[in-house]
Amino acid sequence: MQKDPKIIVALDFPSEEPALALVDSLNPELCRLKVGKELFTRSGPALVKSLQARGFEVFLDLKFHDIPNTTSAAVAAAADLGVWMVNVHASGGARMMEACRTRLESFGADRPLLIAVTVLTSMGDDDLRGIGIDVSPAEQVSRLAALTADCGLDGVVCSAQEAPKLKAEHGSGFRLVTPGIRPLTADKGDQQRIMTPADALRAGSDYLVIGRPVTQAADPLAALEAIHAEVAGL
Ligand SMILES: O=C(O)c1cc(=O)[nH]c(=O)n1[C@@H]1O[C@H](COP(=O)(O)O)[C@@H](O)[C@H]1O
Repeated sequence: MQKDPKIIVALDFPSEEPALALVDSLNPELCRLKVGKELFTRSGPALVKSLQARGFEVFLDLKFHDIPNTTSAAVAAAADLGVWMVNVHASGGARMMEACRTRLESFGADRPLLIAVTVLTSMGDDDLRGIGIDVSPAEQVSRLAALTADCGLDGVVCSAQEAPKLKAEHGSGFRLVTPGIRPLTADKGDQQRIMTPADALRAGSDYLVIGRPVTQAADPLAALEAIHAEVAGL
């Protein structure tokens, strides 16, 4: 396997059958896979094991957000599954994030990367105002990223638009995982804060989360290879 593929394909499928049909057309040297709420709720740990058995590393994207005791137990369950990355919502607060980080220490060097979601890439100014947050998405992302870094987590999920500022503030070791990636020819869909794959990496993204531009493509492997070629060498 290539040491550190930058592309994470989001397996947003309703069940195991179409997910595995797509996965069997992909190449683990070019990407990792993200399992989110819909697929995990249907197919659970067995599906994660099937993906790992096919040579793919898995980002378990369940965006945990609960009291510290519950959330830290959930990330430990993810670590038991042997996933590469797991995430929580930064808005769960410092005590929650610290409890998760501490709990994962017992898994040693093989522990999953622990990443916090800042402001969802589907949200803009109006959405934030609607939940009582009167600063821009970029300001709220900075604030939550600083809290995440203070808690010793490995990085954040953010939009690539915020990446230059966060890299400057937190350095290269703080991973930036960026959804809302759209090749120039792809539909924006429900995403608001978007960027092309190459621009996102130039902006400082470490990992590109890409769903529909690959999974809904007529030829998913060709779409993945085209994105891989676009970002090769960046
Ligand atoms: O945590 C995530 O992965 C995530 C955070 C975020 O702010 N925005 C976001 O789109 N995502 C996920 O990234 C994927 C994006 O998929 P596409 O919009 O189809 O490329 C989906 O699986 C989302 O759940």
